This record gives sequence, structure tokens and C-alpha cells, in this order.
Amino acid sequence: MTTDALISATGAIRRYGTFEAVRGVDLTVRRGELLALLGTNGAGKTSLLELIEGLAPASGGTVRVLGHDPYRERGHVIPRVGIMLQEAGFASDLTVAETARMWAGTQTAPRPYRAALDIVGLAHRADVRVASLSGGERRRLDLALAVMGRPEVLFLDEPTTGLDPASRRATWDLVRDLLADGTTVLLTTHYLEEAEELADRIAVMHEGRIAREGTVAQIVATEPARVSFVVHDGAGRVVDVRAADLPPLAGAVAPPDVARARVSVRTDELQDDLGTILGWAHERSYRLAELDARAASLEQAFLAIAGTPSSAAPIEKEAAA
Ligand SMILES: Nc1ncnc2c1ncn2[C@@H]1O[C@H](COP(=O)(O)OP(=O)(O)OP(=O)(O)O)[C@@H](O)[C@H]1O
Repeated sequence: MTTDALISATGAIRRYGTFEAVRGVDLTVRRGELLALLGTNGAGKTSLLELIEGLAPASGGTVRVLGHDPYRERGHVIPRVGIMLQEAGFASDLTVAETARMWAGTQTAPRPYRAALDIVGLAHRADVRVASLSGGERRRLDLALAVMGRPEVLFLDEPTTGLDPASRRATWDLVRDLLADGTTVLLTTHYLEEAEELADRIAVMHEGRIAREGTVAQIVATEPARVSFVVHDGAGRVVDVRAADLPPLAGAVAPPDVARARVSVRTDELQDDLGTILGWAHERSYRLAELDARAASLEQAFLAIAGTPSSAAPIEKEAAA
């Protein structure tokens, strides 16, 4: 993977009337990587994606795809990108094969249309009318069309919504194959597992801004780890421990919580504080039953970002500008 950016947004803004849905976003997707754009409903993902796909002009800032303005220089960009929108408008009275063949006719150097249907597992439905496809099969037809022209850059807007687990995994395998072939992918999804499986980097959008960006490890590192346990004595009886009985924990972000004998600690220093707790238990010949120590999950980090109220300062700054 080289470091050149095939997609970049700098201070990108999208307004609907006076409402600013995208509030000065900086984003880069490098050649050959997959960036997953996450965010709560209404965070501005689709509004941003549409700027990058060239479907709408930016109200401010700069957007570049393959070195071009995707809206004003659409003719340079479109032949080199594949777009899988959330809702595709197929002619429902055409068959799958007719739809694919027609789409292939619009591409510069398409895959054979049957090969495109084959890689999404839809070849056996070639003669079925689009109107008769299931929701998941339509999604796969969308994907077949998006990859038909062997795009350098692929936009996937919630590609596995409505797919069963097996089809979802098959789609992930296909995306991995495309990445291995050097395709650059910008993906939006509400499935955190999908982002963890596929993404080189993740950007979490919140209220029109990129709230956090990085690898999964970098994003979860910003959230405290958790340790929880129930203290037993040597005879296996539950010991009624209080928070004040525990040793000082250097990384604890809040006092330990004790609920129905289960002690929970949130800490920024998992290894050190776990060592302290184990030493404390050992000295007292306690057993730590149901001991669970784990780093933060992507879901935890996501929920923490989603629960953050609108960052007042930057918005006020914009209003004053
Ligand atoms: N055409 C429009 N006119 C006015 N407001 C709009 C328009 N399209 C979107 N919005 C608003 O802009 C904000 C961002 O919407 P957007 O669809 O980009 O969010 P999203 O992150 O893609 O959400 P979801 O996950 O629900 O698809 C929302 O508050 C939405 O109501």
C-alpha cells in the first residue's frame, strides 16, 4: 500500500438551506486501503459520501477523487469508480442478465457480465426478473454492477444491509479480493463487525464532523478497559467487598463499582491495575471468580462518541466567522 491519497476532502461542507450536515470534514483514503465511515443515524455520512461520489457540489472546502473534482470533472472520475448506493433504481421488468448486460454496455472495459454475476453468487438467478429478487439478491446485483467496470475506487454504501450472515461473509470475501487486487474502497456501514473485519482505518462521524479516526486499535485505545470479578474466600464463599477495600488503582478512571458482589473497574492501565488486583487477592488468599479483563470494544468507543453532545465551541466559532 502506497501513501498517495486517491480520495481527499479538505474542510468539506454540505449545507441544506441553513442546516450544515457536513461541517468542515478532512478525510483521506490512500491507494489500496479500505476506510470505513461509521456514525449514528443522521451523522452526515451519506451527505459526505455524495460529495465524494460527485452527486452534489460541496458548499465549501475541497473534494478530490483520483486528482479531480468529482462534481465538476465528473467525466474524468466516473469511468474509474464504482458506486453501490443504498438504493439502486433498477428497471424491475428486466432480468438480472439483461440488467447486467445493459450496465456492462455503459462501461469502458467491463468484466464479462456473467463473471460479474458469478462473483456475487447471482449467476444462477440470471434469467429471473429483477422484480422477483429478494432484498439481499438485489443488494448483490448492486454490488455486481458496482464492480463491473473494474473500478480503481469503489464506494460501498451499507453494502450488506439486509444480507443473511452467509451472504454477508461472501461479500466480505469479495471485498477482500478487490482490496488484494489494489482497489481503494470507501465503505459506510452500521455493522461494527464489518468495519472491524474489513477496514484498514475507521472514521467515526458525529454531528457533521469526523469525531475520531484511526485503526480499530487506535480508536478503542481512547476508551478505558474493564476488569470485573466476584471475590470468593478460600472456602468458595462470596466476600462482601466494598470499593474502599480495594487497593489504589493508578489507571482507574472512576471509583470501582460494586453491584451484587460483582466488582467492576474501568481503567486506562489494564495490565498494571490487573496486576495490582491479582496481588491484592493473592495476599488475602481470595479467589477472583468470573474474572473478566478486556480492552474496550469498538462498540464501546462508538457509543461513547455517539453519546457526546454537540461540540459547542467549533460551532460557535463557525457562527461567529
Ligand atoms: N435533502 C436534505 N434536506 C435537508 N436535510 C437533509 C437532507 N438530506 C439529509 N438531511 C439531513 O442531514 C443530516 C445528515 O443526513 P445523512 O443522510 O447524511 O446522515 P447519515 O449519517 O447518512 O444517516 P443514516 O445513517 O441514517 O443513513 C440529517 O440531519 C438529515 O436529516
